[in-house]
Amino acid sequence: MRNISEKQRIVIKLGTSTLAHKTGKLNIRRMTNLVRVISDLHNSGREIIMVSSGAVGLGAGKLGLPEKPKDTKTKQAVAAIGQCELMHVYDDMFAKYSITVAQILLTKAIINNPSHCENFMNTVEKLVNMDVIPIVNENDTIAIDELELEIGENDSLSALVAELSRADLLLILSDIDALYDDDPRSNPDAKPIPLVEKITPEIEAVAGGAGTSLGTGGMSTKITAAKIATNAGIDMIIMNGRDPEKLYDLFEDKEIGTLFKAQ
Ligand SMILES: Nc1ncnc2c1ncn2[C@@H]1O[C@H](COP(=O)(O)OP(=O)(O)O)[C@@H](O)[C@H]1O
Ligand SMILES: N[C@@H](CCC(=O)OP(=O)(O)O)C(=O)O
Repeated sequence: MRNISEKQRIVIKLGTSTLAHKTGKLNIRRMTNLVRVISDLHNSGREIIMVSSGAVGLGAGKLGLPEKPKDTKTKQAVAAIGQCELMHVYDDMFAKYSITVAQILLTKAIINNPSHCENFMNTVEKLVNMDVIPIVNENDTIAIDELELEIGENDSLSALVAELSRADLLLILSDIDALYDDDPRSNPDAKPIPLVEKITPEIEAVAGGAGTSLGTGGMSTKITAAKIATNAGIDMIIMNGRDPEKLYDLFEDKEIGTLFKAQ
């Protein structure tokens, strides 16, 4: 029996493929449903911290670009446009439920600098105590393609945020139901793995790259995230963000997605 119902402070990570269509434009139905269910979880007394991707994807969608840009300067500019759009959407959608959101943009250098990192932790704590939902992303305009600054993908970032904010659970919403024993896009016989007690080399070996041109890290960065979270004593779930109602099932301890057990 799972004990997800007991989790109080939850970091929820949303990937680009969950919040946008392949065009890069907002998936309005999905986002409307997600914000409604997350608002309900928040109203039930849980502390929610979000890590949201989407700056580059939504920026590209807003500009009508056929795909995410590849060159650094365009990516940085597009991220600046998309981040603004992303927060506008969240601010607007959560306002319907009288919930205030706040934006925090991080880089690797901020996390690695003890005093900057403490500022981040204090701000998250204060916002959560104010009943506000912090929404974190990487500061792509500053960090993209900068070795010293860039984490590069939000799966690991969400695990670091979970660790720094002392979360009880990291919930990664993806475009796939679970970790499978092979990439289900290339192997239709792949089977879901409901529980990972320990991240072994065999588990690492089954995780492949991104499934769509919108996604960044694929399953391998989710395994990296799982290592960070579980080593910090935090359970992690990977589940599909396609059907937000399933979040209710998850918090009723039903077996949804893959649970990586805290070590
Ligand atoms: N073993 C695996 N189990 C599940 N998905 C896998 C696996 N290996 C690779 N993948 C791919 O990882 C993708 C999810 O990651 P990604 O494309 O980055 O999406 P998101 O941005 O929504 O997290 C899946 O759609 C799938 O194609
Ligand atoms: N920080 C980037 C997203 C990076 C990332 O990991 O993307 P995704 O695989 O969609 O979660 C952005 O906001 O576009």
